[in-house]
Amino acid sequence: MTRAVLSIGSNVGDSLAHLRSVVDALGDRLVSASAVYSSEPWGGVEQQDFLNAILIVDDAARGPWEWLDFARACETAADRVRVQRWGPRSLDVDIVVCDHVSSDDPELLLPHPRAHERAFVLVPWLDVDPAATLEVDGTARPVTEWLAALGADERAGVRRTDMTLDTPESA
Ligand SMILES: Nc1ncnc2c1ncn2[C@@H]1O[C@H](COP(=O)(O)O)[C@@H](O)[C@H]1O
Ligand SMILES: Nc1nc2c(c(=O)[nH]1)N=C(COP(=O)(O)OP(=O)(O)O)CN2
Repeated sequence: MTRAVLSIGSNVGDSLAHLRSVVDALGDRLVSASAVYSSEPWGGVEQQDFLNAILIVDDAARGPWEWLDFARACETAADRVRVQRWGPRSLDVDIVVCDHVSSDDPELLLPHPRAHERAFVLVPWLDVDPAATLEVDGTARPVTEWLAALGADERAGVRRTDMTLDTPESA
């Protein structure tokens, strides 16, 4: 079993459709999906708000590198163009954690080194796994604690919407 937590986000084009395209590509490898959240841009670049969600995925045949290939393929299919770090994008798929794998390869950092700083990751993650824990610099803490450590403004910038990731294919 290889279980991973994917963070998906978009603020260019039909963002909901871009997020749903990941759900369609996963098929029965999707275990659960959070609600869709609207979130203020993280990282200091002035741009439109994002739509964000978290997916729990599972596939015995895929390890972390295969999940990275999957992430890149989804981004390419959404015509993702890399212009500016932390800037606008049609689709971003990040691997937050994959089983208990640690990696310091810059091409695949696990757990994702900035996940604990991002309410747009932590809030939807708690939707699908309220008991989730996240290791940062060797210290595992509940995601609830990482979230509490963020500023109130940061948390308030992530708002649940009534959009869902359900698609005809995923029904
Ligand atoms: N955990 C990771 N998930 C996705 N991409 C990762 C991870 N660790 C390193 N990377 C590398 O980051 C860039 C892509 O960055 P984005 O702007 O988030 O698309 C790529 O080189 C990945 O190999
Ligand atoms: N609210 C919000 N802000 C964002 C979002 C996002 O999805 N939602 N993605 C970003 C892109 O970050 P990226 O994945 O390129 O950064 P990383 O390489 O540090 O993960 C930058 N800022």
